[in-house]
Amino acid sequence: MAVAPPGKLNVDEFTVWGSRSVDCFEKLEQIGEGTYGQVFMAREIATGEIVALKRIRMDNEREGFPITALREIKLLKKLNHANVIKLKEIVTSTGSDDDGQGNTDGNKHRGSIYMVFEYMDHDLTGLSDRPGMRFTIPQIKCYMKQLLTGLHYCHVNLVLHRDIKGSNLLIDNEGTLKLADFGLARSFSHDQSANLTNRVITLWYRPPELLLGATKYGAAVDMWSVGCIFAELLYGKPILSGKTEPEQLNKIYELCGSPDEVNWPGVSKMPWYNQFKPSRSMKRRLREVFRHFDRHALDLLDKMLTLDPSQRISASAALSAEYFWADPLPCDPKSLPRYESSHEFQTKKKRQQQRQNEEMAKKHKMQHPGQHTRLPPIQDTGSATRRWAAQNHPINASQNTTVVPAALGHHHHHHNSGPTRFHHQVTTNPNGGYNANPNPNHGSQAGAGGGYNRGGLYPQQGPGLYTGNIIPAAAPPPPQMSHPGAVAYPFHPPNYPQSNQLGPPNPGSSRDQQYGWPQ
Ligand SMILES: Nc1ncnc2c1ncn2[C@@H]1O[C@H](COP(=O)(O)OP(=O)(O)OP(=O)(O)O)[C@@H](O)[C@H]1O
Repeated sequence: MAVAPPGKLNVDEFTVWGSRSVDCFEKLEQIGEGTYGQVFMAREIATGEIVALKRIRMDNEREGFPITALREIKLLKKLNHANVIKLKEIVTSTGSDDDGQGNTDGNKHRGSIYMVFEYMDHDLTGLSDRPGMRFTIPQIKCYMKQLLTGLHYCHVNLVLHRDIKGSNLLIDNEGTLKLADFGLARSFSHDQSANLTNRVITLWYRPPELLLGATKYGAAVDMWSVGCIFAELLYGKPILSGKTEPEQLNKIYELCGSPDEVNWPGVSKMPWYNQFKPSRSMKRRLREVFRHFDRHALDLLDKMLTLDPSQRISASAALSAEYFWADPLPCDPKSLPRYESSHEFQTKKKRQQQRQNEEMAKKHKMQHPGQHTRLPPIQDTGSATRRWAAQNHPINASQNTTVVPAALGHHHHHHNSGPTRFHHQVTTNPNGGYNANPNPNHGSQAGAGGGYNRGGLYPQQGPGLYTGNIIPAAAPPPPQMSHPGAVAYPFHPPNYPQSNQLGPPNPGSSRDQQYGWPQ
């Protein structure tokens, strides 16, 4: 460490976290709305550096500083890897906060705490929701490789992420992908002796063991989510989009087969197995449904979406999968096209605006059938700060307008990755790897059909300290499969245009429903 001249201590090295005010930053625009509060793009006034400010919501003063934020800060301070978001600093405000557009939040005299992160141009959901966006195969491989590398690093450092989903995978214009949002993350031990809550991971990405009530689990929970993301990247839209926990399990069974003692030894002892036992066994259809996927991709996906967590592939084994070593190879992140910034929050807003416009146009047409029906486009005047951001953003205005979707012929075959296989960039605790058996059990069972036993509502929370009304008192009865053999997974080419989905629901898992110490 360089020694600063007397009286001129190096501020970067000696700043005490939390000692600086948020006034050191100018908020430019809101880029995210999370359970914690808002996320803003901001500029550090002294240096001009662009950062992301995540405001920690302190709605319930009596409960003090949110435990999820404490966990996120503690874990992120410990993690240091190119594929994990970097927490730079914590800053505070003493009065009511404005949102960068001059609106204050009525948080008078309470003050706020902000986490300062390196700024990332996109999240994966925002990026893939861009109209006409299609990822190339080398691009998908590149993102998957980085996702697995970051996750492998977390797992060897005994950190479970527990909320892997597109909006938590941030991507910058250098093509680097980083894992973000460690608000549900926690440390774990290999012996899986601790009781953990099973109300984690956004429903669409939640593995069967959590849906069946497991409270002892490990890194395999994150790998299921990675499998869902992988399939989503190849398929073009989410593959398991249940609205309730029972429906989610049913969708998993329809695709991956129903669990039994053959394909998942011990499953019948899972806390909620009996409530959700399908009345007839269902056979695994993953290879049939996604038969048009590339052979190596399908092999890897099969191993990720393995029902039995002890047989599910680990991040390190996945990185060695043939998929990443077969042509076309993963591209170099730096060779990826640069896109105008896209966060899920903004793409959602744009879609809402577009829908409103369409509704207005429809109404207008009905009211004035004879008239010219085209309405003038709604002007997006943008705030002064947004204009500033556009002009001063690392990618200048002209680049901003030349969005080059990968589909327009940019195939980045990167053939010089050398003879050696990928080296996982693990910088600490290198001996902390965990076992995983990459051999999936395909779990096929004779006969079609299924559906849940009609036997009651989703079970109450297992051990864990969520004392609030996590589970709706009157959850809808589990859906019956009306056409068990005819689950529609029409094949679409990679990156089938996104539907108008507004993102996955997160019943039961999210921090808005936490009332205690999540385990
Ligand atoms: N460092 C960053 N750079 C750019 N955008 C970011 C950054 N961190 C977060 N965002 C944006 O803000 C969104 C919400 O952030 P984050 O997930 O950390 O908040 P949260 O309150 O935990 O949200 P959730 O309730 O959805 O889990 C992200 O999806 C992303 O679009």
